[in-house]
Amino acid sequence: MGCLDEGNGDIENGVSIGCGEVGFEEEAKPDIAAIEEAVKVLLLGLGEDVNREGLRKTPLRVAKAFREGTRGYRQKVKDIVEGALFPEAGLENNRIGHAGGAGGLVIVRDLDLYSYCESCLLPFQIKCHVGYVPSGQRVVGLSKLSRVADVFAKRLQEPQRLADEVCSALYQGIKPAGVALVLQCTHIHFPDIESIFLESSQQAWLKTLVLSGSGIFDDRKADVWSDFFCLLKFRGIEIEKVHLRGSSDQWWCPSLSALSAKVSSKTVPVNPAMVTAVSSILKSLGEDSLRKELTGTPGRFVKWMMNFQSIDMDVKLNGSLSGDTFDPDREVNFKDRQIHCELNLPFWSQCEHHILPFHGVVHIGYFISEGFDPIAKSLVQSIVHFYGFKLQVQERLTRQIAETIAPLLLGGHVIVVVEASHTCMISRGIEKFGSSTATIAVLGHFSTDLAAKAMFFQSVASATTSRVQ
Ligand SMILES: Nc1nc2c(ncn2[C@@H]2O[C@H](COP(=O)(O)OP(=O)(O)OP(=O)(O)O)[C@@H](O)[C@H]2O)c(=O)[nH]1
Ligand SMILES: [Zn+2]
Repeated sequence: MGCLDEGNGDIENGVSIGCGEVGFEEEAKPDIAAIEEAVKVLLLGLGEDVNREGLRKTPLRVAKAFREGTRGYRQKVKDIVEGALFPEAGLENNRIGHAGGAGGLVIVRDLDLYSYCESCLLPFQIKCHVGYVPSGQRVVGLSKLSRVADVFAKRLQEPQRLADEVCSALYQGIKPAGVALVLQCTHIHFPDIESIFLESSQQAWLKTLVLSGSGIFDDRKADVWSDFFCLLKFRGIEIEKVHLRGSSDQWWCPSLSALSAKVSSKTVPVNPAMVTAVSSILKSLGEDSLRKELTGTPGRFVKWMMNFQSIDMDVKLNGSLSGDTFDPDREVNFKDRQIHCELNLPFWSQCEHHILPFHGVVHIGYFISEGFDPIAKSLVQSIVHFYGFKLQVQERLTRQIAETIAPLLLGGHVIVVVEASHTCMISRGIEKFGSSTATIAVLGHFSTDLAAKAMFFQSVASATTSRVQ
């Protein structure tokens, strides 16, 4: 499956809608079971204990997430649009201009969507702006524009194809004078475990913008596109200023970039059982794993996952820690205490419940006394990466960072704040776009010294407001 029949004039793309899908319909159960088995192979390949408490339900959760994230394969555009078209009189023939159901542009802006990247199987975020020019004195219910866009987003996708498929389905479904789509897409950057210790300022997100137009929007220079862009400008979206994707930017997914290919050629070969497991997941989702865009996807997904195995980093970190430990009997002079802060240290991690990335920054505060240098920032960043590159939960990550830093400090007084966006909270399930999670671990004096804590929070606040999101 995968590609759509909509483009050929048939807007029924195959199978029936599996609504809700909370308790799966009977026919989905073998597929769910097959995905669960495949996920167990992946967890074993990472060296994980599939029976440990945090992972026991992970295979089922991942199966549910994949199923939910590809529900568009089981939905029909026709069901959504049919019955949602209603008459709205346009201007009389002898009047000049366009309005109502005859030629007046309608756009719905800022629709938040999520899709799965067909190159690496990670979710990517979409801000979708969709417009159409009615004809035949009929308009469509506004929500349907979003629902149709979601049918195609909930598949394995690539930005331009997604835009073209939504555009073409709406054009055929509504039969308007024209349809236009602008998608602003954001993909998480792959951390490169080898170089991340040398280069901590890796860009966290990759962005691209794509357009698609049908009917009177076929011509990119048509005046109606300028109207569309002006209406976007009211929302602060300036198309002229964003980098429009051209044919030279073939790779929008970081897993396809030349750098990523270079790095992966140096790393250990991927485990073939894991690659086979991912291919079987694609099949269970109803995808054709031989489709040319998907041929390397299982291998790329496994490479991403292997970042979170992190065996080599153990050695690296232990080596660094042993030389730096302070004498535990010496105490901080709390009278003229000073707080040293390391703020906005980036991290990448993988949620152990859904095997989806969570990403953000860590802030660390501790006391320093005269005569003692702060811990080297590179060591603190290594500790953060060490605990990040695992199957994790944010609370544990926060505590582990605090517990590892504490023995390096006089008296072990430390405060750690982790701020993160969880893909599992945004791209699936509850879909809380823009939500973020903050966690705190406080050891030693920081739990009672409210003034010290306040000073630390003040530093975080100042650094956060200046942070570029
Ligand atoms: N405490 C904590 N929970 C997390 C973290 N990452 C993901 N979760 C949550 O783990 C929970 C797993 O819940 P389940 O009900 O077993 O799984 P689910 O059916 O996929 O849950 P929904 O996300 O509500 O759809 C969800 O509430 C997630 O939001 C984390 O770092 N810390
Ligand atoms: Zn990708």
